[in-house]
Amino acid sequence: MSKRYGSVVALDEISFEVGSGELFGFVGSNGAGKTTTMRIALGVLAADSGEVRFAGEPVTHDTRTRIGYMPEERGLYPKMRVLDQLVYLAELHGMDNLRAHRAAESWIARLGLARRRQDEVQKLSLGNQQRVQLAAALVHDPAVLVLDEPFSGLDPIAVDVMSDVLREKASSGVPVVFSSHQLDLVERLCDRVGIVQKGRMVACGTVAELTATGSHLVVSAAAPGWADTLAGVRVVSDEPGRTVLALGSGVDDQIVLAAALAAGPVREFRWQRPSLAELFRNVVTGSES
Ligand SMILES: Nc1ncnc2c1ncn2[C@@H]1O[C@H](COP(=O)(O)OP(=O)(O)OP(=O)(O)O)[C@@H](O)[C@H]1O
Repeated sequence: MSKRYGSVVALDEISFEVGSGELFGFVGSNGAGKTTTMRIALGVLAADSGEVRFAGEPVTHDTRTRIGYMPEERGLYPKMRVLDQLVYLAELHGMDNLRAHRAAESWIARLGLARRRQDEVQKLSLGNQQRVQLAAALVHDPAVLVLDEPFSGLDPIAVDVMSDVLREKASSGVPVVFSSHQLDLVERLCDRVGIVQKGRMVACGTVAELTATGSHLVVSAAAPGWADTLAGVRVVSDEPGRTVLALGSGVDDQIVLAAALAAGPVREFRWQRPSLAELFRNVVTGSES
């Protein structure tokens, strides 16, 4: 899909897929285009070109009612009570009153809101409002979940509750897409990750796939400088007793090990993958240059 706001290119032929039962982390710098993508998926905004498909078919009004959405700007009625609000939203999505009540009560219990069910939403703490917002996205038993920064502002317990619910929904076969700036969390939670930069998908895959290249060799060995003259090897950092190396393609790590042993005893020799946060910095900096 592509989308402009006047002269601002928000999406530049972005394309990605999320499979059934997949938890997909959508990450990118501020202004990269995540919210715009999600709004288009929900039909709140129209793309200039391209389309969103669900199960191979272009998304229609009917299929949109089967998406559970947590908008970035949140979307609750501040003066409505928690239970009434969830029942109302479930009914809007086509549930009868009895089913709507059951679903609302069940999510209220599951998300730890039982003592707040008769409170007006505006009287809840921000974190609890967010739990209600999650309940609102889930109450109609959606076939797809699209959540814009669901973890922002949550305390660690609420983060665990949110993570468990998202994992549970994914394992029941629902495709789950969420955006987040908390990359450690995305790394822990997601089956696949997409990194968007300036409206383009610049990297997409499992965390293992994305971090496979860019791995470093960590060697705890004797004298500093022992690796300086090795062919095809770049010294990333060299602290006393711990050297981090980047190996060029085709360089045999056993030759590096032999060189380290020749310089003295080796206590540690291992490959270390970059974290998602490191990868993100590399990808984003790389795509800017
Ligand atoms: N209504 C709008 N009018 C004009 N420009 C907009 C509008 N909404 C978004 N943009 C611009 O489109 C680009 C993409 O914004 P978008 O909100 O999709 O990014 P994002 O990845 O969700 O950012 P963040 O992480 O900060 O929420 C940005 O340059 C933004 O300034």
